[in-house]
Amino acid sequence: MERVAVMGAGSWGTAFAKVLADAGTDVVLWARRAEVADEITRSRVNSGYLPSTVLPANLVATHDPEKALDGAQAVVLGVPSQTLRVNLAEWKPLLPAGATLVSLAKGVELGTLKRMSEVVREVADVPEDQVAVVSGPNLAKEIAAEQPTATVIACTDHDRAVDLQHACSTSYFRPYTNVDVVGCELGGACKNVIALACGMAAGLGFGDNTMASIITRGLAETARLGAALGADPLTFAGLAGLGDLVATCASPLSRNRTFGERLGRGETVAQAQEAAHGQVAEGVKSCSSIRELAARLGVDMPITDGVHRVCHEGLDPRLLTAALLERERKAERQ
Ligand SMILES: NC(=O)C1=CN([C@@H]2O[C@H](COP(=O)(O)OP(=O)(O)OC[C@H]3O[C@@H](n4cnc5c(N)ncnc54)[C@H](O)[C@@H]3O)[C@@H](O)[C@H]2O)C=CC1
Ligand SMILES: O=C(CO)COP(=O)(O)O
Repeated sequence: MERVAVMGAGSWGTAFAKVLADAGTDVVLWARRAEVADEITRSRVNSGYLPSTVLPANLVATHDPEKALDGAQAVVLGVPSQTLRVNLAEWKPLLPAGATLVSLAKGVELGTLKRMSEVVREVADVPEDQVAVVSGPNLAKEIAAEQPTATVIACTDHDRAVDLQHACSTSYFRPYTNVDVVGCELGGACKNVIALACGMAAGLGFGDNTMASIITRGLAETARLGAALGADPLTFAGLAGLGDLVATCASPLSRNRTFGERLGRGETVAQAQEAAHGQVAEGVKSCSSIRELAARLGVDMPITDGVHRVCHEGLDPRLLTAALLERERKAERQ
């Protein structure tokens, strides 16, 4: 794989484009705003998202999707979950035939309740094995600073996953392959919601026992949803499950955890949104779609339900604690 297009120059799109370029792959990074592409071209910096990172010379930025997509063997989609459908529909006529379509987004679409790979397949009208996802403990700022981490490239076509693995392996970024796309995607989408709950707990002043309990029970409800959708249960013990959950729930760099912390300290959703300066906290929307998906499948997801009620029904986070602890007593594995 010699040439890759990365569509979306936010935190993760830009950091992942740098990883590809550092691995020796030629990368064209598409930015929605012309001034972002111009700044990268002029100074090799994307100051709005990764101000301390100098981007490599084999990473070219453009505001023109045609230029970005021309001749790409893989098209990496680095836009938010809830805009992916609209963005991809615009790019569809320009997609090179046979290119691997790679989703970086971690969410479940509102309304359709579809995972990102399902949205990509539907909009681009490509077979399942042409779509891959990247998911793991991948806080963009740490990766941009070349701190070591691992990730998962999931695709039902193992050979495509291996091609992509080669295209993004560096001294600080170690991708593993996995054929369980459903499990990897659910791990990435659900951990954002659980990180909101951890943030709320931190904002309320609770300590590590509380965090560990939320993380563990959050993983349990994620795995229940995964089982209902046919995921491999072991995926949730891997990088795209536990790995990403721990990183996001623990890190002050996580937008979801930070958003939750603000709510726990008593800020409103609108105030927390304003403080995010336009960056996505995907769990705020995905808590509703995941909750609806779980209800449709008869899966119990009490933490996700509680996060939805805080974010969208005005529940005070303090009352969420009581609501979770006062639930009917049960066996741990049920
Ligand atoms: N930031 C991170 O550390 C990681 C993020 N992700 C996931 O990657 C996806 C993208 O996240 P980030 O890059 O962090 O978000 P971001 O908020 O930093 O950037 C989002 C990008 O999408 C663009 N965008 C926003 N609305 C748009 C629209 N309507 N149409 C087209 N483009 C639009 C923005 O201009 C920006 O370039 C999310 O699903 C996130 O969960 C996954 C792993 C790590
Ligand atoms: O997905 C991420 C880390 O793997 C980033 O998490 P946030 O979107 O909460 O910043």
